[in-house]
Amino acid sequence: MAKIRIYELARELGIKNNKDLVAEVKSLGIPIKGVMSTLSDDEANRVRRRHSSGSSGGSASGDSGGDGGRHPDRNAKPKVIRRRSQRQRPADREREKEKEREQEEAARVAAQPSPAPAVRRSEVRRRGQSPEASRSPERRDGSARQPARAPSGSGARAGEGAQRRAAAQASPGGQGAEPSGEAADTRIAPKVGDRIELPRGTRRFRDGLAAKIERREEVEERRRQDALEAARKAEAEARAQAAEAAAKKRAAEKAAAAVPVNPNARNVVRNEDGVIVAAASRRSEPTILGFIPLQTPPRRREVIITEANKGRTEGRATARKRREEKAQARGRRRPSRFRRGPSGPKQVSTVEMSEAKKRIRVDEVIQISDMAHQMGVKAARLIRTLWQQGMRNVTINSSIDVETAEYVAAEFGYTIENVSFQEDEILASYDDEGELRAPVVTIMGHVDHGKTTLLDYIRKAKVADGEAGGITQHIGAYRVDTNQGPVVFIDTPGHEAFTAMRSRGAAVTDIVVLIVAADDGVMPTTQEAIDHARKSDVPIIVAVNKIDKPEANVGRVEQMLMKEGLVGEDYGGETVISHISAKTGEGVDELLDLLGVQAEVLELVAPVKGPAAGTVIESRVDKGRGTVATVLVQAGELKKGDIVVANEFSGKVRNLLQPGVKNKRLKSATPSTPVEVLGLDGAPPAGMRFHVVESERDARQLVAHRREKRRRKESVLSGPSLLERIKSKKVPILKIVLKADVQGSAEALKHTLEDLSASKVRVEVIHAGVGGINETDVKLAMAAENPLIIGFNVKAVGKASKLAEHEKVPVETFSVIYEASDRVRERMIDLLEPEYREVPLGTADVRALFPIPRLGTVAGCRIIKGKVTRSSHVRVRRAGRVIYEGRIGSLRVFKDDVKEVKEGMECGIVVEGFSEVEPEDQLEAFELETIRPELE
Ligand SMILES: Nc1nc2c(ncn2[C@@H]2O[C@H](COP(=O)(O)OP(=O)(O)OP(=O)(O)O)[C@@H](O)[C@H]2O)c(=O)[nH]1
Repeated sequence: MAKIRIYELARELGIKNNKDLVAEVKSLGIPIKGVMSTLSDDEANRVRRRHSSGSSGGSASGDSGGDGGRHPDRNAKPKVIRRRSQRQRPADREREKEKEREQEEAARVAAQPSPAPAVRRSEVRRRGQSPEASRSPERRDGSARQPARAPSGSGARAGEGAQRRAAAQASPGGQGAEPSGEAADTRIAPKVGDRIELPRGTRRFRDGLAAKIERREEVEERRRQDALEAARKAEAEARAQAAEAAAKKRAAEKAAAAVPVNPNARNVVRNEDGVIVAAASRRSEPTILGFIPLQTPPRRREVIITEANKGRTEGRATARKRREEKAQARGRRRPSRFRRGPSGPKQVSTVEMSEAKKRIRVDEVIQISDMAHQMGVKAARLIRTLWQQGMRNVTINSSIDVETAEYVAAEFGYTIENVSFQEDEILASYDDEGELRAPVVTIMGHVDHGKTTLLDYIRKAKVADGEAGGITQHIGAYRVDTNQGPVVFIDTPGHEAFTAMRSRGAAVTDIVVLIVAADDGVMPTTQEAIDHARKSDVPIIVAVNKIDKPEANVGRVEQMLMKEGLVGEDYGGETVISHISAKTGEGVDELLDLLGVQAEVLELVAPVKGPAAGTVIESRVDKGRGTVATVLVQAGELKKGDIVVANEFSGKVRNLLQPGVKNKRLKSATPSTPVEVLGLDGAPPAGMRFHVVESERDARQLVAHRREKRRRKESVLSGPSLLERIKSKKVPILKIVLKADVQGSAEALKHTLEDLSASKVRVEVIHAGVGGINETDVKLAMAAENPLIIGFNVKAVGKASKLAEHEKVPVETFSVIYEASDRVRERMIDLLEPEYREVPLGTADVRALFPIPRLGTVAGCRIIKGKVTRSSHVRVRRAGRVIYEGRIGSLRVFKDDVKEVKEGMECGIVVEGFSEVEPEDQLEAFELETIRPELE
């Protein structure tokens, strides 16, 4: 394409001032910078046409003569207005060019001798019209139109057919009617049924490009009307300025005439109603391949098949919708990029969850992960909450119990619903009211203050009452009659059993008898007993014992009691203090009467009807009779044949026996009655509650639930943290398997032994049971690192002894608790690392050095203090500072090896592994003595 510069064009057009042409070119929207800018052929032609049309009006800028025209003041020096050249966008330039072309077209049409009105393509395609009638005006005026572009493929063939038809229909005499420049642009509008190709980008129907074109047509129509109106006005107003007005009028008429020509005629396809059914961009030439008649909707009677959608009768949106529906039907949600919301953070609902939904059901325990899931929070947050409470060993898989879960849930605004098995549904409930019952008394006090003697006295005097041989060696509880009514004594090892029961929540005791020896006074265990009683909120009756002894000092004891807050009535206080002699029985009856009175004051009542419930005082396995559980009935009536559940054991009551009286069977037992129960399938620990249930099925259910609960609790994290456990592994642990004759003793001894745990060694009773030491016990102990089997009032049975001997598992038996605890303490010390103590022997001064082959450097020394032995340890000190510590390698006097050199003598000493000894060094000899380590 040839290009021409502005100044060349100015010369061609005869414009003297190149800048005038620059301004004129710019006014046409052609982006140029100056006179050296180049114009394309097309642009140059536009300028030429513009210039020639301007010249016809007699106002060309190149016209040197004449005053009027466009530049009436052309001789005046133009005012220089510098503006930043606005950079036109290509689209704008394209529009401008198009507009220019339209105007040129309008001008050309206006210049035709007999201008025909523009015929819309829709008119051409109107149904029922003959091809001749639908032919375009160009056809009538003889212009033979050719498709601008050759279609390809089938479309090309179709296009050729259309061309041939168009050529056949073209008038032979029509040629040359149009300017040669337009010849290449000749085309014929397709009719219905014609196959033309719509290139890619062609849009259909009213929306999109078609709608734009229609809107543009409307705007242009309005503009045309406005221009005509302006022209009329201008004509009326500017009659006086005839020349200028005439020019304006012509220009306006030209512009008005230029608008109605449908510039987009070749870009749109209309149906017979004149509605645009397809459109292509201005640069595209639509080629319709065919039409498909549609039933509905009426406005869209045809679908144009183009290359782009050939073979399809649905739009992209419809196809997408159909695909999505299919995907949904298959259960998969196909994500639609078209339906996505605006980009940015996801919309989160902030609707508060209802309180009813903020409840988590927990069956005994719940896993952290499960709880977090139900609460909709990250497990890490729950773990952090637990860590803050010191539970450092919690992980996502850990389980926590209901209480812990309640705490955690509360932190997040949730509540816990305990949905675990409720024992209350099986166990009977009792009224608070009932009939008066006997008080239950526990005797507590310091060692050797006379507890056993008092109980023995009461038992012999009141229970056995002549039934010789009928008294068992050890009875858990017994009932005595006093002048004030019956009193039940719990005969156990004092406060240990009391503590054990209280720790299990068993409030068995109504009154505590605190026994204090009159010749000894208040001792540490006495104080401990007072604390226990106070914590249990149980009234205390003090029995000052051993008043028969000459050294008894009751007044001193009472003063000591006052310091503990127990002020006797004689001193204005409220504490009942009795003076007794358990040995002689003096004052014991009065004590019993006082207990009766105290019970009256307490108004102790219990329900006597309904299934029985109470507390296990102790249990043992009896040869021939099986498990014997001494229980205290506290509510209801216990009968033979009842189904009893105690802890994880159950059974049908085979027999009820009166404690302390051999084979004395009872038919039933009412509240505050101690009774031995036969029939349980295991020995329940002391302090456990027992209940009578309706059926064996209930019993099984209850026991199963309790066992499961225990197992779960064992798996639930509690107690010391993992770190503490790791640390504790460094401390040796003495692991004890404990067997006793009765459950109470086993419990008491277990607590006593475990209390011996010290910082250096710990004691752990890994099993405490009732009965002889059997093979199972030995095997259990064998698994431990530092085992010890203790039998309390029991011996090894069967092959247990041989097995223990073979496996080197120590077995020790005792009948006194403190002997057992002393022995265990020794065993604990045995586990400690040995300790050493330094014993100084003497000091030697180094006087000279003698290098001797085979021996190395021998230090010639003089013993200045004590002695030095061959087996001594030695410390080398130089100028007061220790520089080496080792052993003596050689000790000689002259050439003889000696065992010992005493003070004042001279000798040769070789320090083992050290040859840097120097004169004036001091050698300190000492021995290491092994000492037994201490627990604390
Ligand atoms: N003279 C005299 N001696 C008594 C009296 N009561 C107990 N004793 C003696 O005190 C010693 C200890 O009595 P226990 O009944 O075994 O004392 P305890 O409190 O049961 O001792 P532990 O069971 O070890 O706690 C025995 O030798 C009794 O004979 C008493 O009233 N007068």
